[in-house]
Amino acid sequence: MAATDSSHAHPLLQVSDLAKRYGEGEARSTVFEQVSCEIEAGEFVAIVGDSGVGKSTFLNCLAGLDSWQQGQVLHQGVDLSTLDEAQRAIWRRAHLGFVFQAFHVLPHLDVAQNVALPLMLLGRLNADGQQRVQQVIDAVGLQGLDQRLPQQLSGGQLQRVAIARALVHSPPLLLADEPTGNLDPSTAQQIMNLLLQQTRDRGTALVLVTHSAEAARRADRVLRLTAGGMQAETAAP
Ligand SMILES: Nc1ncnc2c1ncn2[C@@H]1O[C@H](COP(=O)(O)OP(=O)(O)OP(=O)(O)O)[C@@H](O)[C@H]1O
Repeated sequence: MAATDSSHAHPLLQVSDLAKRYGEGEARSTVFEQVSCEIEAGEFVAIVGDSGVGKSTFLNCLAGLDSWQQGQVLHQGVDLSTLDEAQRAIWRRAHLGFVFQAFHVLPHLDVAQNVALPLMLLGRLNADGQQRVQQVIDAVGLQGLDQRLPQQLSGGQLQRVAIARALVHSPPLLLADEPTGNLDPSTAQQIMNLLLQQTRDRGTALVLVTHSAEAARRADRVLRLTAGGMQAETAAP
């Protein structure tokens, strides 16, 4: 019976034969090609690879923030290349959370306003939405700091704001690009713990780009991006 249930017909994310190139003719350079992978709902997958191999570019392709020259990115069966710019923006709002190394918290909005932003853009900032904002702020350990401006927060606190904002609308997928790269080792560990706990609690799939072997070790699977494709990394002995 389960095989006929359409909600299980597609993986959460399916990437087939993706290629990213810059330039034309003689000047053409390939960042990566023949990249394929699947991510299931609720999975935590770490993506590792040499510096400059295109990990951030790949993550941006998954979010439909960057374009590609060949292949497909399907989210629950929806082919991102069939959506125009405006449709992608609307799709992104509903289906994704994104956390960056440089936090990307809006400087003129306070903590609660930053966290509320996705719900506001989705037209869901009603009484339930406001309550949800408060719950998420508490869940990431920022209780009492709702009205602080970003300039009054530490790096670790700023990343907590970014995580709360990425999860407030309960997206099925969270993309994180080196989210602990700007933090000291002890804060980085706290933020990784928080990211994992919050995504696991909600059944959110997490795709994490990282240079940290320690962070990658905690993933369900580790994938290595190379210029010629994506390979499953086997666990160290
Ligand atoms: N406009 C462009 N023209 C040509 N090449 C470009 C352009 N923009 C980016 N690149 C190249 O794309 C590659 C991928 O960059 P990206 O930042 O995605 O790599 P990364 O694996 O995330 O690197 P890091 O681990 O150092 O953050 C780089 O080698 C970069 O030089």
